[in-house]
Amino acid sequence: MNATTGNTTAAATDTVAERPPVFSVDGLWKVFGPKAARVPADPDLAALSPAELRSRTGCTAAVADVSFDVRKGEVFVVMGLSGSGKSTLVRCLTRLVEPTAGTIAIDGEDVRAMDRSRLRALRRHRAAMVFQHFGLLPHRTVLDNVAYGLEVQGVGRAERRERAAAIVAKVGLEGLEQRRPGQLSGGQRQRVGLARALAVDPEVLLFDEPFSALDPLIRRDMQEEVVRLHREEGRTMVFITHDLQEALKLGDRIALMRDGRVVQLGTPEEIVGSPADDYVREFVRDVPREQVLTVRTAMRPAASADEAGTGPAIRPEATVSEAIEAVARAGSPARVMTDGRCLGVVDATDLLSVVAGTADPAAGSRDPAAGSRAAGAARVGDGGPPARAKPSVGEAPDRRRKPTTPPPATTEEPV
Ligand SMILES: Nc1ncnc2c1ncn2[C@@H]1O[C@H](COP(=O)(O)OP(=O)(O)OP(=O)(O)O)[C@@H](O)[C@H]1O
Repeated sequence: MNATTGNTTAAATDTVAERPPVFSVDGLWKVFGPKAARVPADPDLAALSPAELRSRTGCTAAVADVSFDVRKGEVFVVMGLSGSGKSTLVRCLTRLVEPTAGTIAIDGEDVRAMDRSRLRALRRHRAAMVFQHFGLLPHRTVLDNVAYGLEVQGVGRAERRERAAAIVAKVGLEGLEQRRPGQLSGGQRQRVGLARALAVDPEVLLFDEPFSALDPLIRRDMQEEVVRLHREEGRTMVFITHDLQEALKLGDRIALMRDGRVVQLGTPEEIVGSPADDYVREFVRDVPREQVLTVRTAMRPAASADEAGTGPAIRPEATVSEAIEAVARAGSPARVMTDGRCLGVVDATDLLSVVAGTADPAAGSRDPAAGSRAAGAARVGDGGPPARAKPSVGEAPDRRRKPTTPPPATTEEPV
């Protein structure tokens, strides 16, 4: 989870970044149409726009030269508008759609080389899919629907009912075990779908727009459920959505797709704070920056030992919005603290420059912890003072103050 939800710290995200990949995808293509394999093999065809490719070959490149890793324990969101290739990409991971070119590995094992029985095991035990349309068995009870995956695995009746009952309780469906899907609300049905995927204890959960048919309140409930499950279990998740808010809320990292290609891959903060191109910039234009960007973006060195030693303490992964509240309450700059160390300070003007979009997040933080982030991350500190806001036309003179000698260490717990 990201800083927006406050469930996992940025430090934890950095730990995730160091973990081995579960899925490794390299140069993946899925082309629909006649003689599809010639498209990735021919650089001229591979470089065509979707419209040109269609008119010249009759083919559609639903996934075009995509590479990424899904790391253990992360929520990896695949986001993009309708038709951008999200479903095709995620279905390729378990070969529900057969890729045209490229490599896919799960825990180092070549997925494209798997025979039918390895593939079946992959889909049943290792990477379970939660679908938008639930895929529930209408004549079975909730409990039996959840136990179904275990039945397919050959788990005995008593054990599967016991395990299914525990999962049903975990997703908040206690008391509804004997109902049939037709007697449930949409949100409850989606919980059954989720429980069924969880029951087989897969290494990765793949969600194909699971909540898009739900009304907004139930949808928020289900998002919270995913956040909770992830927090409690740390399970690796790949989550497809076309909803930017959902992506920002759930994703540790987001792959933003357009016309089959990944146009940017990064944390929510990187996508909102440092859009890779005009398309991404337009996509995130209306996002409230203060709820996504962290104080790392806004902080500057303390101007004096006094400034480094007083004022409210906040975590480096606190959002700008949280810092605004802390600064407003205290009436003084806040200190960005980690492990008793003051990394920098933020005052009202620093924070407002983020809200106004005049701060440059890519240039903002020199916190070394940010260095292990994904592509497009804030740059690693070089020990110098942060090059903070890019001055914009009419901006007030540079308010940066000279950094002090190392600030006094404190053992205070940041808020
Ligand atoms: N079986 C198919 N045959 C031909 N073209 C296909 C097929 N499946 C998908 N496509 C095309 O591939 C492209 C990507 O489709 P895909 O369903 O992966 O997109 P998506 O981002 O998941 O869209 P949505 O959000 O609407 O589900 C689209 O242009 C689609 O028309």
